[in-house]
Parts: sequence; structure tokens; C-alpha cells
Amino acid sequence: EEEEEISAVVNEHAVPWFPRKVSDLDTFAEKVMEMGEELSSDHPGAKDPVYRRRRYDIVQKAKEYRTGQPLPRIEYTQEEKDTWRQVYTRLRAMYPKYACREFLHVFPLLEQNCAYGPDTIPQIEDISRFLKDCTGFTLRPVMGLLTPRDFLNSLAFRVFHSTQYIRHHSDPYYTPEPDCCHELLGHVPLFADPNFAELAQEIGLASLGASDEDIEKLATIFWFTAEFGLCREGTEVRAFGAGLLSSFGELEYALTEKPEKRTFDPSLTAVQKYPITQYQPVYFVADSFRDATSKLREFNSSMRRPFQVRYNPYTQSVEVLDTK
Ligand SMILES: Cc1ccnc(-n2c(S)nc3sc(C)c(C)c3c2=O)c1
Ligand SMILES: [Fe+3]
Repeated sequence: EEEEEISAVVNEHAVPWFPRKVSDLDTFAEKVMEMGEELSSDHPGAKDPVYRRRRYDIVQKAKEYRTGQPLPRIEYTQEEKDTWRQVYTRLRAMYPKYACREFLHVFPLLEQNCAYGPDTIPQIEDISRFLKDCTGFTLRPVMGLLTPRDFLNSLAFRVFHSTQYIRHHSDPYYTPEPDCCHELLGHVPLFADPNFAELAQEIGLASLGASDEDIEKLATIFWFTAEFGLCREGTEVRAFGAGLLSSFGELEYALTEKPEKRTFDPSLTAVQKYPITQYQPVYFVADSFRDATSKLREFNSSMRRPFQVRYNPYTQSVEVLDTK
């Protein structure tokens, strides 16, 4: 009776489909925006048939992956490892000065437990096991860019979609899209932090069945926190966004006086415009991940969604609660 009533609520409001259990994420396996197989014409590897074939082979494994299977292991080539080494070495040297304390706490653990280092590209299977022990977050291989809705919905289940290919060797310090350097150096370390994990899942839960407008707001909040977020540490400001922690140029720029820095406030952050292909003119500074999460909960309660959701970690499923 209760279930029928709720499904009526979900249906009558023409609520967009959303995953109810973690295996529902398998429906995203083939639903990427720019198919991983085709590279945009301005992509550094667009004219390199060997690179394109390599991308194709790697994304096929993501396409075939299903929940519960072991995550694909990639045997990286010497050239790919050299690209990784250049990016890793340069960024690793900057972290003590620019990265937030949570990142600096986790990174040595990744070096000890997941073979993070200049000589090897870590495997998502090893990382996923480590993250699961830390916060329950797990990784899934992905073909390329998911839609904001699908990507954010996954965070509700503490699942992060990670690419396994690497940027083209011709330009180690530039990538027009997420690649394994961005994911493994930028995103992964903070998913091991309980407070950041809670913030990420809060964004994900709010995105389940959300309107397109609300998805855009939540994606923007994600952009200014998990992607380009700064946080206060005493009188200092440090970086926690993956887009900063995986780009040596922007990591340095973001912590100079050049860009504008505003205090994180979901209602303002959610509607802030941002460029994708240049350094950000504006960054938002959170007092802490816990503070950002409580501000986000406040903001989410103002969203018009005709139901509430609760995550059940025992069954890795979402319960829909009516709010009559
Ligand atoms: C909210 C959302 C949904 C899907 N993907 C993203 N997302 C992430 S996580 N990292 C990067 S790095 C980069 C160069 C781009 C374009 C990009 C991106 O688009 C963000
Ligand atoms: Fe990212």
C-alpha cells in the first residue's frame, strides 16, 4: 500500500527515472555523452590512430563492466607510464604547499596501499578496495563523460565513475576531459575522507529524481566544491577540488591573489556561471567539509521534490519516503 502510494507520487509528478539500487548503475555503462571511442577534433590525440585505438580498447572494458565483477586492470604501456610520471612528479611536489590537510593525510596511505608513485599507474581495483575500507566509496570504470544527472546520481550510492585512459603524451600538462591523472590524483584521495564522502553523497542523494534545473544547480555546486573547491585552514586557504589538485598550473593560480574568492554558500554557488576551458575567475571557499554539508542540507530542503529519499547502506539501495 505504502509503496504503491509512493510510486504514484513519483509517477504523477513525472519524476525523472533514477537508480534505486547500486546495480541499477549498470544502465549507465553505455550512456556516456561524448562516446569514449570518438575524440573531439581539438583533442591532442585526435590525429593519432594508435592513441585512438588504445582509447577504444580501454573504454570497451568499461562498457562491459557490471556491478559485482572485479574492476578491469589495465596493463599500461611505457609511454603511458612516462606521461603519468611527469604529471605525478610535478604535482606531488606541490601538494605540501597547496593541498588541504585531509588530502595530505590520505596521500601517503595511497602510496603505501595502492602503489601510488612515479613509476606505476595505480589500478582502480586496488584503489576501490582501499576506499571501501575508508568511507564505503567504490569506483566504477566509465567510458567517458556521463551526463551530470547520471554522474551525480551515482554519488548517492557512494560510487565514483573513474576513467582509466590517460591524456595524450604530446601534452602531459593538459587534458580537455577527465583522465586517470585527474581521477586518481584529483578525486580519489578525498573520497577516502569521511567528511568529504558525506558531502559528495549529499549532493548525490539530492540529485535523485531532481528536476533539470535542480540538476544544473547541484552540478554547479559539485563544480565549485569537488572540482574547484578551496577550504579555509586557520588563516590559510588550501585546495580540495580535483580540477585544482590534478592541474599544476591552476593549483598555483587558484591560491594567488588573482582570482576572486567567495565564501561557499549553496544558494549563491548553485547559480554561479563558470568556464570549462580556462582557469576559473571565481572560486568558493568552504569553512570545512562538515560546514559545507550542513549548508547544503539546508539548501536541499528548499528544493521542490515531492518525496524524500533515504540511503540504506545494508542493501545499497535508496528508499523513497512520501512527504504528504
Ligand atoms: C558534475 C559532473 C558530471 C560529469 N562529469 C563531470 N566532470 C568531472 S567529475 N571532471 C571533469 S575534468 C574535466 C576537464 C571535465 C570537463 C570534467 C567533468 O565534466 C562533472
Ligand atoms: Fe572531475
